[in-house]
Amino acid sequence: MFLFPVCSPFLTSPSCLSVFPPPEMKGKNPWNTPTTIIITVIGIIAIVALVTVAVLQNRHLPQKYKYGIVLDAGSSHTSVYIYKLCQIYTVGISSYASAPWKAGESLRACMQDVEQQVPKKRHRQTPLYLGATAGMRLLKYNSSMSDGVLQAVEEALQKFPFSYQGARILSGQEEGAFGWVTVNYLDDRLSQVCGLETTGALDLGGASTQISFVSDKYNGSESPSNSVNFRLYGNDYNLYTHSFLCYGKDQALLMTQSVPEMLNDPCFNPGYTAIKNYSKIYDSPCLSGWKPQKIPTHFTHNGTGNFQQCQRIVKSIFNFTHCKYSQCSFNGIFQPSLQGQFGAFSAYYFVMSFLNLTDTTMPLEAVKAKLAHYCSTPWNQIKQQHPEVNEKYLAGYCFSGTYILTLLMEGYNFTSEEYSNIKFIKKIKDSDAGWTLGYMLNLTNMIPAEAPDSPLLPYSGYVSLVTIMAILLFILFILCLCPLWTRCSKQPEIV
Ligand SMILES: O=P(O)(O)OP(=O)(O)OP(=O)(O)OC[C@H]1O[C@@H](n2cnc3c(O)ncnc32)[C@H](O)[C@@H]1O
Repeated sequence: MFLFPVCSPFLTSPSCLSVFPPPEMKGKNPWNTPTTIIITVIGIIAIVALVTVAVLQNRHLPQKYKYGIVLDAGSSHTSVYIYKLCQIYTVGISSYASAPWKAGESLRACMQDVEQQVPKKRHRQTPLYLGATAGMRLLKYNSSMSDGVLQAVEEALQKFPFSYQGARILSGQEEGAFGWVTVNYLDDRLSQVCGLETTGALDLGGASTQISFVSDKYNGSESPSNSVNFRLYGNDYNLYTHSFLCYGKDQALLMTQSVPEMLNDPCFNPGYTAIKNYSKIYDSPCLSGWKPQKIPTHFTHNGTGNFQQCQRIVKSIFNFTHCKYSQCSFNGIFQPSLQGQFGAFSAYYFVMSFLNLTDTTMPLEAVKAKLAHYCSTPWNQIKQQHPEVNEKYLAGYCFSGTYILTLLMEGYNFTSEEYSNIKFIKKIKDSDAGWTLGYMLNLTNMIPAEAPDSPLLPYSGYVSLVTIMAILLFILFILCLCPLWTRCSKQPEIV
């Protein structure tokens, strides 16, 4: 009669029995029995499998799209964004209204470049969008012209090997809202469980300007046309947004120049002089109805460089006289009280960074004094100091700086204290601030409405836990075999 050793509860009795060596096996190593070897191998495979699953299961899945292309067809130029940034300048597509086929042509060279930059094997899965902004919105006043340009652009883009998703004119509201999404997405403000306070977005283009922010005092009931609702990562946002068509810096400049006596222009440096075409000014839909009966074909534009006078003229293009709401910004447009921090990008940044005025902790009076000094600097001196800067931009910085300060302080009602809540930004984490990224994130559903089920543990914690469990399992397994091995290696008692 044999005395059987007590079996570990982790082993079921049949397998337990089978690992006990018969008495004649006395002196033999029990690890060498086929059953023991099989169980050991299975145990090791199970542990390896457990750890492998842990490593693979909880890893972030690769994104569906590796690349996405958005063409920002603005009033002043077109930019191509390949996810982050690849910018190639052409003229704004709206300037091809009289020869639409040229609009398609204008994109060809830059799109060929894009083709080189996106790996070939990714071409077919790469979505391609074209969004046109204020230049085309203005052209829409004559809809057949804007349709012709869009059609030409579509035909050109469809010839490329990407997944073409369409060309359309964004509404001002979309431009503002997607700019806000971009800024807050790049700043990681949307994916936070409790919803961090968001940053407002200020965008200054060539033909329009947008202001977008969340205000506790605005729920969309007053002036619903300024309200955009988002549900992002499980948080609800009620965004106030407004786009002022014609208040981009190029169109605003035309509006100040429409006044005939503006031939001597305080918004341009003293000594600046140029012969300009009046029709170029009055061709703009922003000045339709302003055209005097009799105007000369050309005028001589002389700079006189006086900031205070320039400020007065700039202010005259804003209408502050009527407001049917509880409060307005300008031109009778509702605006709730400003709230939180603001990111100001596009021309806000180009201009303020050139003027060395991006530091908003500088007292506003000091900012104005610096700008006044710039405006009064003779044109020749300005050109000498900045030979590398495009003259078209260089000549406009006095006007643009004055326009920016007037728009912010008088138009949007930023107080001197609130001015320091504005940050002039070009990029956030290497991506350009602007509407394009927000537009693509929205169209590719890359920002979920609901917060993804968050894992209980971070990835590294999860892997460590599974590894520890595997090791414990292995130790238990050994412990289970140990008594068996010890007893089996003893001489069995014969009763
Ligand atoms: O949104 P819309 O109004 O259609 O305009 P856009 O898309 O063409 O506008 P951008 O943000 O590209 O540019 C804004 C303005 O800044 C101007 N701009 C670009 N680079 C600049 C620079 O280095 N210095 C000064 N101005 C610049 C440009 O001519 C426009 O008038």
